[in-house]
Amino acid sequence: MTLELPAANTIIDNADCLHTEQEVIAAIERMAARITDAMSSSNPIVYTIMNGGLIVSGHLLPKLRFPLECSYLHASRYRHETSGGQINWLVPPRDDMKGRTILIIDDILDEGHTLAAVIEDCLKRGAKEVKVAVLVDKKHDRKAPGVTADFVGLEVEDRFLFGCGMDYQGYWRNTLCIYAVKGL
Ligand SMILES: O=P(O)(O)OC[C@H]1O[C@H](OP(=O)(O)OP(=O)(O)O)[C@H](O)[C@@H]1O
Ligand code: HPA
Repeated sequence: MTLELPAANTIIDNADCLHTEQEVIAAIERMAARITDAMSSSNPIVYTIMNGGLIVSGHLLPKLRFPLECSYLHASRYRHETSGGQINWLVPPRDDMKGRTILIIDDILDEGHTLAAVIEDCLKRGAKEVKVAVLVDKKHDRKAPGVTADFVGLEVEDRFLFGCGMDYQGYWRNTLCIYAVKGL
């Protein structure tokens, strides 16, 4: 979906900044330290969930100073809506996961259906264990049962967010600040 420039600019001009660039960078640094403590001897395959995980991974991966392999998958269920639907596996995982530790990186744990499906898929493919790192955990009581993240950067209120990988109507993934859409 392509917006006219004034409409795309209005989104960010009217949005509320919930976390500044400095806060996001500090959160990613804390996550990196915790992941390094817990996983530096696990020789993991680190999967970025596209598209949302792109910015978090770009900042987090260089701070993980231990041996790992990088990969990506694309599972999507929001398209350009503000509520999620069926999961679309646009790019499934391609690596041999048998007996491996997997670390999933994503921008947001919202209702958790995306992560539930990704974790289940990794385990079906033979992964030994699956750990999850998300920049944002949205606080509400609509989570899929049993879905939690092992490493969380920030807990954020129950509003529709964008920035740092998260999009609103396909736009504004390309900021480090985390915003909430005006009125949502
Ligand atoms: O916890 P959930 O409620 O399942 O939502 C979280 C997922 O939703 C977003 O992806 P989206 O479906 O928007 O795909 P995209 O990143 O390709 O836009 C986000 O990047 C997470 O992967
Ligand atoms: O709040 C959100 N913003 C953007 N993408 C999302 N995917 C799940 N929740 C969100």
